[in-house]
Amino acid sequence: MEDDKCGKCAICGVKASQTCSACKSVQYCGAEHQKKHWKIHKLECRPFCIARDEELGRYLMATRDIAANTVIFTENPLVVGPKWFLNEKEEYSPIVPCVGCFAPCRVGTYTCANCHWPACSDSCPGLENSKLHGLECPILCLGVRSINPTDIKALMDYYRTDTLVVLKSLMLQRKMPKKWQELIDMQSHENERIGSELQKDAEERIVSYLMKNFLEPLKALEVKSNKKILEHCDAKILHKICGIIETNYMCINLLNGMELSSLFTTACMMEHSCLPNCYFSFDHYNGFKISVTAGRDIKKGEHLQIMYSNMLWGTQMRQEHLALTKHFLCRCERCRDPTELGTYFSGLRCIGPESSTCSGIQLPEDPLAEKTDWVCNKCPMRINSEEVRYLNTQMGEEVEVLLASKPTIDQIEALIEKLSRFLHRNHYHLFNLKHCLIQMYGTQSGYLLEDLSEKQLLEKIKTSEELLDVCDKLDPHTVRLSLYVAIILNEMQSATVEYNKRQSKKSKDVEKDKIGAELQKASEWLTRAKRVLQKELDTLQGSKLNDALNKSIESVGKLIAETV
Ligand SMILES: C[S@@+](CC[C@H](N)C(=O)[O-])C[C@H]1O[C@@H](n2cnc3c(N)ncnc32)[C@H](O)[C@@H]1O
Repeated sequence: MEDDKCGKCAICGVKASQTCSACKSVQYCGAEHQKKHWKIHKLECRPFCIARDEELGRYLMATRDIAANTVIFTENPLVVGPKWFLNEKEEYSPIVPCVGCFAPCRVGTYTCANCHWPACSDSCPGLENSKLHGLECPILCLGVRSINPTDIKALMDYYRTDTLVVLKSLMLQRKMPKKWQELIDMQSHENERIGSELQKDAEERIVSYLMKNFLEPLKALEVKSNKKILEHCDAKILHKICGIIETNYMCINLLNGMELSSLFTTACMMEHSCLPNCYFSFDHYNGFKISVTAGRDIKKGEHLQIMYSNMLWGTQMRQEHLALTKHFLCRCERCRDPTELGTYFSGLRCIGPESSTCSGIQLPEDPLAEKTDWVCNKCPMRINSEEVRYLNTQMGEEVEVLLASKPTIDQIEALIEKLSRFLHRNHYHLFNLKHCLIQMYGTQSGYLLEDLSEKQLLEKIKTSEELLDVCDKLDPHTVRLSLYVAIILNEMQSATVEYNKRQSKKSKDVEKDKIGAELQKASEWLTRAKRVLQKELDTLQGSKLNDALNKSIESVGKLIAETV
């Protein structure tokens, strides 16, 4: 207990002299009343408090030391709905999330009996659930009802599931006023959004659609019945909600491949860092409750941080994404360091002045400045940030198009060779390609592990080690890159095991120790892969890889027993 002269005792209301030392949010007149209050307070006594500052707004701060892997808090979503921003392919896909349970379903088959929006079956339990479809079903009933079920294009144009999370948020005001208040208190950046591309997009995609199809009919109904149904239901509030979602939403990846967008009152207060100290997962069987866990030891006074952007993008790209969607400039240790923690993750090979070549690397002079020059560490050559942006965009598109086209090993290697002329070997575009390549060597037809030459196996191990080194520098406690790291470790072990199996067949007894030590190393990589993958078991890829790791652990264990 710590002394605190302000506040009132939570039990008797008299002037308090002490504060709960764990959470600092409740006061007592003395030890007796604190003990009495514990039954209630233990449910809300958390190792952090909500703090506020001018630049960050609200944030969460540890009020005591928190050990790595401690679950810091859990919380139910304020709102959860289908993915709110679709890519081009998803926009034209006839497979949409069921409005009741979000399982994939085909438009034009089953529907909700009341509003006729697509469902996985007409008896999906989510259709009746007041926290799920029950929230928006009454208002969807105000929309048109007569679309030819065989006209898939018309059905898709009308059943815009990407707007549902906005509508669900709006409907909180009617059924859950406390939650509505929590939602409306969230950061929306509504002023910064005025006139922006984001706002134009929200207007076209969401606001005008919801106004025309549901909110204008609702207003007409209100006039007709002379009864107010929704206090706040104009375009302005819809834009504010779009800003709140854009700033705060969290993705939930379902095991069936669908993605949801969700908002959480407390979890959404965590600030961003490119070196986050927390990670989170969702309970898919319990209303998508979030668990926020310490990714490393956290000291009292540290802010609780997650990452809003992609750890495997270079600083320029992360900064642009954060500025555009979240309206701030990240100043974390990685963003301030031109080498990005010694990885050279954005490094460009210097082409040198016209008459000579240079082996230097170009990095941003001031990585926090939008328009910084990129300077060579060996010669006076410099290029401006626009040129770098252009180069990275062109190369990024080339990588993306190739990877989306089910490429062959030869095609990936050709692109790696081409881009390596311009980029540092750890550059994020090359990282992406190499991460795919190590998984293809050993699994593609004609390149199964047993087909690979020893040289290819050693090359796979070396590339994997380089990728792991980058991951360990960018994310020293594997808070965010668990899946990538587990994949790399698995590839390293499979190539190492195959290589050493071959050595064992041809080696004399003297080499047995060396082979045994290599297999032991492979076993340790598998153990690490299993450990880091714990954070990803709620994802499809994570659970599949976990099964593969279990099999490998067993077979490598047997091999070690046979070898020693
Ligand atoms: C998800 S919200 C976090 C909660 C928010 N601070 C609030 O008051 O509700 C994201 C917003 O918080 C602020 N923010 C988060 N991390 C930040 C950081 N590292 N630096 C500056 N601002 C940050 C930005 O305004 C950002 O758009």
